[in-house]
Amino acid sequence: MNIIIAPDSFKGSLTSINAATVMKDAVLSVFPNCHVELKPMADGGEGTLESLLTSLNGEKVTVRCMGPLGDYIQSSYGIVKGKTAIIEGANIAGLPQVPLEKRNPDLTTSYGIGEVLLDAVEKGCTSFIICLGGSATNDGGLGMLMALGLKAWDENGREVGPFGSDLLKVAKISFTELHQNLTSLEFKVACDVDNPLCGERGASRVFGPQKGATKEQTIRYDNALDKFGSLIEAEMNQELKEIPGAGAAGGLGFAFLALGASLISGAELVANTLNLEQAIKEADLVITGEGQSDEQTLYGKAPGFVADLSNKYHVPAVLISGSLSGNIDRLRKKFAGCFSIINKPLTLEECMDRAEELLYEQTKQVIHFMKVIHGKRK
Ligand SMILES: O=C(O)[C@H](O)CO
Repeated sequence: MNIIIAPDSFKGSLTSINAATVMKDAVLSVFPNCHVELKPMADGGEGTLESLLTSLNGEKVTVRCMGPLGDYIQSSYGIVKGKTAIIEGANIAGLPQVPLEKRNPDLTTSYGIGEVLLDAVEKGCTSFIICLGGSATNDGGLGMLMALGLKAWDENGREVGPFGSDLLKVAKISFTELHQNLTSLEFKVACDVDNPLCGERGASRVFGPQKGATKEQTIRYDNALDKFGSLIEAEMNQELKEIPGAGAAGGLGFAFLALGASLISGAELVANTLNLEQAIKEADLVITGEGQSDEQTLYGKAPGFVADLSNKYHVPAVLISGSLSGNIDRLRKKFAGCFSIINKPLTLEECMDRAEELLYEQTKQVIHFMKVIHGKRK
């Protein structure tokens, strides 16, 4: 039996490497002689920098930059072979940096991402892998673009700032003071989702609520992103809002398109660096998982991508996640089985504290069940 274990991180409790190791221990406790290969995944969101730096042998650089709430924080990015910078948005303006009670798209900014980018340019980097997902912002990349020199004004001609609340006021923009070197840089933007900028599947309506947006705010931000998007499209003389991934990280995908970036699937980028497809081709079973699975899992998140690859080679993929919600029937179309690690009523805090033990037990249960079925078939 050859088993590939390719989970994403269980955000806030286990990194993808931790989760994969726990799953492996559980598998080996049932099938001590099977061959298990670990492929810790990421999809552009939290953990992608770590995963890429490990597989590409890069160096970590610490940097001071503006955090999502406007105060200065210590963050980090990666440099590979002296010229490619890997910048993870979630590590600079991500949900982990904003406590639940402070989550509000009005109060957050992606400004720090632009500052980190400039730091890498100063250090001689000319190509960039930008990882998007797990952001705390819904500013359409206004903050990031402002750090690079974009200017924006409200309808009374007053210059606006870099926060979400400023995006709501933008009536005019100018790229004339944009940092000179930007045109010669190459950007690959790894997105965790393939959503467009606006509309039903857009950044604000789908991902706004996890950033603290009320229903009313999601509608206001959807309209504001549409307007901001049109201003940028007019400057660029290009249609960008509908491009898959434009809605990643509160519209940062779109802002990078305005800098001439190409958007790619974050899961695909990580999978390619890990040679995942080849490993899956030769596997009997694939196990994946993440902190919380719902329909967003199908929009390009790591477990959905792992399932697509497994289905391509008719290898069953099992999903074991912290929790399952939404339309689980849609998940079941991709996965041979979907399981939550929660085995009795527990608070979110208890689940996160006990994630390792719960993941071990549920993985063991699933594998044990498979062993019984396998034995009966023989
Ligand atoms: O950051 C976000 O908004 C989501 O993870 C989608 O990219």
